[in-house]
Amino acid sequence: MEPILTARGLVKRYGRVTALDQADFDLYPGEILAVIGDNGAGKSSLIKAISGAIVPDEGEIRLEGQPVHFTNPMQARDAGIETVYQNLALSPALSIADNMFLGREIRKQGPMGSLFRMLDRKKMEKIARDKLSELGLMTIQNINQAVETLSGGQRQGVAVARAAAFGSKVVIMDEPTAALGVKESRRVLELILDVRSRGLPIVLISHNMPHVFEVADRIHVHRLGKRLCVINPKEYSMSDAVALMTGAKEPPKELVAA
Ligand SMILES: Nc1ncnc2c1ncn2[C@@H]1O[C@H](COP(=O)(O)OP(=O)(O)OP(=O)(O)O)[C@@H](O)[C@H]1O
Repeated sequence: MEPILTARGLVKRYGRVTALDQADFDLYPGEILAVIGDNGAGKSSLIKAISGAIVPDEGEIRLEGQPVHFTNPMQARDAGIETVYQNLALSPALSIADNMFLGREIRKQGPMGSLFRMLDRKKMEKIARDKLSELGLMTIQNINQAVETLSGGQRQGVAVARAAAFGSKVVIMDEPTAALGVKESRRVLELILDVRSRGLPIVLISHNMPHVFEVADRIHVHRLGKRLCVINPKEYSMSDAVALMTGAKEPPKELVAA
């Protein structure tokens, strides 16, 4: 099976700091790939490079085998890569439906839309409702409810539903459970599994080892700006993973990607 998204030799420098130092990355169709690493290891920089938020100084990114050169997040979104950022990037005062379509509003057909830029609210609300119910999020009663009235977990649900609705190829989630309570985290983990069951591969960046070990198919361990190794969570323990991440333990040779 060919990877859907790959990166080879990514380098990103910030002055004298090398955030990415020849980093490689592979995501396979239909999998949940967790990316773990110590603070400052370069996880966010890696994710930003593949989601168009930063432009790497060197290296190559391929989506479905074709080289891509994203210079902003919209280009990555247009190519089918959706990212749920840690800070969510939802607009609290706007409704659920408006948030789902933020930056890609549907206009009315004909001159009302093209000339007067009128939004097709009915259509957007219907799609938003359908997407939320597909993911079992219909406990949210009113699609016109402002996002600020939702709980943290429900907000995360809206962000995940948005990514799943529009991410046609890859969904990236940066610490989706970091700010959530136990019950809400559980719901978001279920959502992640739902998204995978719909065939979309997911990149999950998380410091939460129990969450990572619960849902990941493979774990990419990032250290000192590069991929150290990829481990199978069924063959390694959480303490092994932490030891690899922090440098307390070196990976077996066969695990170090060529
Ligand atoms: N915009 C920036 N300007 C300067 N240095 C930066 C910038 N972004 C990241 N860095 C540095 O690059 C290195 C890697 O940072 P990055 O945020 O990618 O790591 P991380 O693994 O995501 O860390 P954390 O788990 O703490 O979020 C760090 O030393 C960080 O200080």
